[in-house]
Amino acid sequence: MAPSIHPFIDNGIARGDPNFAGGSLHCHCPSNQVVVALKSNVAHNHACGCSKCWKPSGALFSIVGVIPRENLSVQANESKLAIVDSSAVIQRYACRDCGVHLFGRIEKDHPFRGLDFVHAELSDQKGWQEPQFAGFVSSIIEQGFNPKGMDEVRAKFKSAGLESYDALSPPLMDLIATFTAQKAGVKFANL
Ligand SMILES: N[C@@H](CCC(=O)N[C@@H](CSCO)C(=O)NCC(=O)O)C(=O)O
Ligand SMILES: [Zn+2]
Ligand SMILES: [Zn+2]
Repeated sequence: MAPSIHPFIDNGIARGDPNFAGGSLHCHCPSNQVVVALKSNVAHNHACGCSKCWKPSGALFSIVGVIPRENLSVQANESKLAIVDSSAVIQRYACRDCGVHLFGRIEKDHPFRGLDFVHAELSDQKGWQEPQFAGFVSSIIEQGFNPKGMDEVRAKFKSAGLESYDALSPPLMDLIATFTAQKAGVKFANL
């Protein structure tokens, strides 16, 4: 059987609603769920194959997007949240009981500081931005995926209309590189 990329990609991607104004996320606990409110849609939503992003069970990829941190607030059971790896750039807050990551936050000086990473599939609402690309695709090999299956994985993304990259998309990589250059004192004309 073909590997599951992610349930939201395996059977065709549902388009989001450009006018969607946000909703709430909840963890997978049967009761006392952690609830997070998002006051806008997500942006730069993407499939991520890295080892750190939360994936639903059986999926090879996570789907993760960003939202301004001021648009995110924890509404219930915040005391169940704990940082998965405090040494990571993105501090991922997971539910201690079910393991789902409710949001990831960057505190250090970084081009994406101010944006929180979230999984819109934790919402019951429809309209969230659909995935725009697949990132960190080769990283699934680091987690044990047979490298011989990579052509099939990339072909699945292609047939779903998504480009595959082994880091983030070129515009996001350009943003990171611009930030790094500016930190080193480079001045760009007309930016
Ligand atoms: N091969 C590594 C890659 C991990 C990685 O760099 N992940 C990216 C993407 S996460 C969402 O797009 C990243 O920015 N990580 C920063 C962090 O996780 O703190 C692996 O698979 O582990
Ligand atoms: Zn939970
Ligand atoms: Zn990731």
